[in-house]
Order: sequence, then C-alpha cells, then structure tokens
Amino acid sequence: MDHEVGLFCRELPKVELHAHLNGSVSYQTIEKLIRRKPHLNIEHSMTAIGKGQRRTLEECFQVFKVIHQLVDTEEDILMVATDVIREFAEDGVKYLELRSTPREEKNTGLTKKRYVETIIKAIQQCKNEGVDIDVRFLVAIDRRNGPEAAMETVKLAEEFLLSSDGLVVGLDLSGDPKVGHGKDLLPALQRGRNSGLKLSLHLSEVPSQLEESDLLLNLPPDRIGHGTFLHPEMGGSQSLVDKVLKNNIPLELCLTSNVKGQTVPSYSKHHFKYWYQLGHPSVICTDDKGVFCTDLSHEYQLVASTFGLSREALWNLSQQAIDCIFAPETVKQQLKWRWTDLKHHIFTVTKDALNK
Ligand SMILES: CC(C)=CCNc1ncnc2c1ncn2[C@@H]1O[C@H](COP(=O)(O)O)[C@@H](O)[C@H]1O
Ligand SMILES: [Zn+2]
Repeated sequence: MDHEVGLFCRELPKVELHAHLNGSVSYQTIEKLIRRKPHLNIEHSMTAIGKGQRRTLEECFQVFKVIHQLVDTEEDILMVATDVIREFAEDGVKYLELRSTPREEKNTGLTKKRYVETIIKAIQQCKNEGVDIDVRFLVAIDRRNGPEAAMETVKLAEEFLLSSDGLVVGLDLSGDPKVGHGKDLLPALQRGRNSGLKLSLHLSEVPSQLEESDLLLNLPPDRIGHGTFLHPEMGGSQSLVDKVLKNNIPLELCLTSNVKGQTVPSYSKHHFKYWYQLGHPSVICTDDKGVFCTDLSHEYQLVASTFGLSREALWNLSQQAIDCIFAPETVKQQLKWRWTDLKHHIFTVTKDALNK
C-alpha cells in the first residue's frame, strides 16, 4: 500500500509554490560546488539536515550562510538554478515558483541585478532545452536586512516585472522570523503590491507574532508561507483565522521543514490537518528540498501516510494548487487541461506497475 502511494505521488503532476533557491540545492550540486571551492573546507554535513535529525531555527539559518559561501558567483547561480529546475521537473513538478534573495558579493563582482538576471537566464535555458516545467520567479526580501534594502528589492522586482516576459511575478518575504518587525516592511510591500507584484509572505512561522501577522494580513498577501501559529490551538487567534478565510488566502505548507526545524512537534500535529478540515486552499510545498533532504513527491507521500489521504484526495490536492499560482489565468487553464489529460494514465499506470 505504501509503495503504491509512493509511486502514485511520484507520477502525480505537481505544482511547487514555495521553494527557496539556495535551500533547494541537491547533494549532487553541493558536491560540484565543494569541488569548485575546496579552500572553504565545507563538508556535506554542514549543508543539509538528514533523516530523523532536528535542528533549532537558529541552526537552520546557519546552514544557509554556509550555502551562500558556496554560491557566490554568476556561474554558481546559473548552475544551481538550472540543476534545481531540472530536479523539480524530474520529480513531476509541472509548474514551479522559485524564490531567492538577490545578493551582492563584493569579492566576485556580483550585483543584485545580475543575480536576478542570472536566474532568469537559467529559467530560459531550461525552457530552450525543452525541460517539461513552467517556471516563474519571486524576488525575495530578507527581513533581516531592514526597510531600505526591502524597498531596493521591490524596485528591482518592479523593473523585472516589466522586462522579464512574465517570468517575475511577485515578492516573497522571508528570512529569520525572529529578526526585525514586519511593520517596518509594510511600505515596501504595499508599494510592490500597487505595482502589480503578487505577495507571498512568511507569516506566523514562530509563536507570539500575533500583532505582526495581523498587520501583514491587512495588506492582504496573495499567499501565506507556513502560517504555523495562526490558529487558536497554536496560540494564534480566531480573528487571524477569520482574516485568512475571509480573503481566501492560500497557505503554503511544508511538513518536513517544520518538523526538522522544530516549529511543529510531529507530522501528525502539523497544521495541515486544521486547514484541510476547513476546506481552505492548502498547497503542499518543500521550502528547502536540499537542506531538508526531501522532494515534493515525498511531501505528498507524508501527507498521505500521516492523514490517510486517498489517491483521489491527493490528486485533488495537487490540482487545486493550480488555482493558487501567480501566473495569469491562461496558464492556469493550460495546467488544468494538462492535469485532465494525465489523470486516467496515472491512475492506471500506478495500479499496473503493482500488479506486475
Ligand atoms: C530555518 C528553517 C526551519 C527554515 C525554513 N523556513 C524559512 N523561513 C524563513 N526564511 C527562509 C526559510 N527557508 C529559507 N529561507 C530564506 O531563504 C534563504 C535561502 O535561499 P535564497 O538565498 O533566498 O535563495 C535564507 O537565507 C532565508 O532568507
Ligand atoms: Zn520558506
């Protein structure tokens, strides 16, 4: 039975909406980066959190610092982005929204603008090679860097919204949730929203941020990352939940990330259950597939085994994610046709494989 569901989740066409580029770097790509930069003395154990391991949030954020040391030239970014896109495609992801924080690296001459251009180049390169995946990009604001940097990032994203042929679709707000306050970033986020950039905000990722969550929900965002502590059972409040429901804001839920980062004590206690029971749009995502040693198929499998979802329910979950994407209606329609085309084949193939 488990094997059947595992196979089904791999074959299932999927939508990935919450993936940080530098957190998504696979073991194989890290290997190539380590070989490029032996002088850094970086080992694999410093860039990933293996099976059964748990880390504090602080330790998790240290991991990103190590990866950033390995990825600091245009060449690195191009390789990392193309590898990550190909890996998502190999895992059956048909539509991907990647997000990443533009970085300036004085030593290598990298600028924030070149950073975004390089990711766009990687997306176009994969498209030209015929990789079967539609990729869009969210420019990320790191909350640690404060309001000026946030405004600078929004302006950069606005430029690319106009010049990237639809590839840049929005903004992400992320970074260590314990650093800085969302209220300082409101002007930048408001400006982005008014310019037509969609907003996906990490919200209530840690406890006791009711005030910040309330302010950010008033924008309102187009999607929420995690939202772990929004509901009353987790120390949130009914009024926060009501705002999410009223505006019908989809949640991006990342089970392995939350359990390994210890904001959620176990898979069965994950807030997927709360929102799914409400029938609220919830999209299964990986967050950082490299750091947390997972992939999207595995996340669907975890949902199935933890909450007892049938293949039909898993299918609906992946199909409903299409309505939550930031690309225009025409793209949604194309994806829906694609899902319909694939449905019969996938339900029979996974059955046949087991009867052999
Ligand atoms: C610590 C933990 C459990 C991580 C998962 N939850 C996260 N919460 C907030 N920001 C994140 C998370 N994962 C990745 N990021 C952001 O994504 C960055 C790495 O990808 P990139 O350099 O933007 O391409 C990190 O530096 C951080 O700013
Ligand atoms: Zn995230």
